[in-house]
Amino acid sequence: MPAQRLQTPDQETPLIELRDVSCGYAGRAILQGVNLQLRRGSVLALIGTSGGGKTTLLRALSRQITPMAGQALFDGQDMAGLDQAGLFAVRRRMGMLFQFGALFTDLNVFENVAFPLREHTKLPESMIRDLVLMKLNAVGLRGARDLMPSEISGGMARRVALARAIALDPDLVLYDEPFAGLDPISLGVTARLIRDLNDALGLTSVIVSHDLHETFAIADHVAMVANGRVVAQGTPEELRHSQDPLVQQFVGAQPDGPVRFHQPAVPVLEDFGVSGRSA
Ligand SMILES: Nc1ncnc2c1ncn2[C@@H]1O[C@H](COP(=O)(O)OP(=O)(O)OP(=O)(O)O)[C@@H](O)[C@H]1O
Repeated sequence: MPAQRLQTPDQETPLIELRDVSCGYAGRAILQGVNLQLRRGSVLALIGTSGGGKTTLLRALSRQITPMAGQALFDGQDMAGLDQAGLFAVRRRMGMLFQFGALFTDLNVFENVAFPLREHTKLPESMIRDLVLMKLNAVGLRGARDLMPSEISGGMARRVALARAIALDPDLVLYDEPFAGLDPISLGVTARLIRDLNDALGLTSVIVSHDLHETFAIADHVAMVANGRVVAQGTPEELRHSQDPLVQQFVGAQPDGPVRFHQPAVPVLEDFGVSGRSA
């Protein structure tokens, strides 16, 4: 019998790849023709105008919604072909931190982080304890294990949510607005932590955020979503120097540009009943 060769993951294969993906809800496409590759070990930031489709793209990446056209691949495998068990297995490799990273208010910090381990594994209590304390240590909160969510600050709560998102040692972590509502110091700490955890634990991360300064500081790659498409992608530096007027307006935080400040309307003089001639 020929010797079996061990299958090693191909590090060159992107962890996630979208090929010409269109996606949306109830038959209505929100995004079209999206091509995106997510390199292992990298941090991708999704930026763009409100309602432009960043969260929708995050859902397509994690197969919470199925593409209407094109392919979404995880580890080289088209997720459309996965049965229930296959999808479950893929999801277990993804950690998620959604807006505000809400904690269970009736569970203490330790139990919040232990929750996914208890839900998804049958590990003995001693191992759950070690894993939870390791994750809490990684976010600097091993000493806060017995506190209730009402007893910790917003920034600490976000770090607990982060520890919970990585409790199952995922390959990919998805963050939807991880900085929302944080003061500038906690925001900086959380951003740095996301990058450090990514590198120390060999994760791959996707961050949806409006905080361009912090996001650009920690991302390897940025994709800007607007008008139903990924209109630009590249390194933070490339986006900063983009000549695209839409990217310039967004990254430069200019109030007017291709995205108009005013909704289209009849001329202002007409609305106020002024004819333009002196009375
Ligand atoms: N579950 C849903 N069902 C139907 N339409 C949805 C759903 N979720 C989002 N949408 C629509 O999809 C569009 C894109 O929304 P999405 O939340 O992806 O944008 P976003 O860029 O993340 O916005 P924001 O920055 O404001 O969070 C919006 O028009 C929204 O109304």
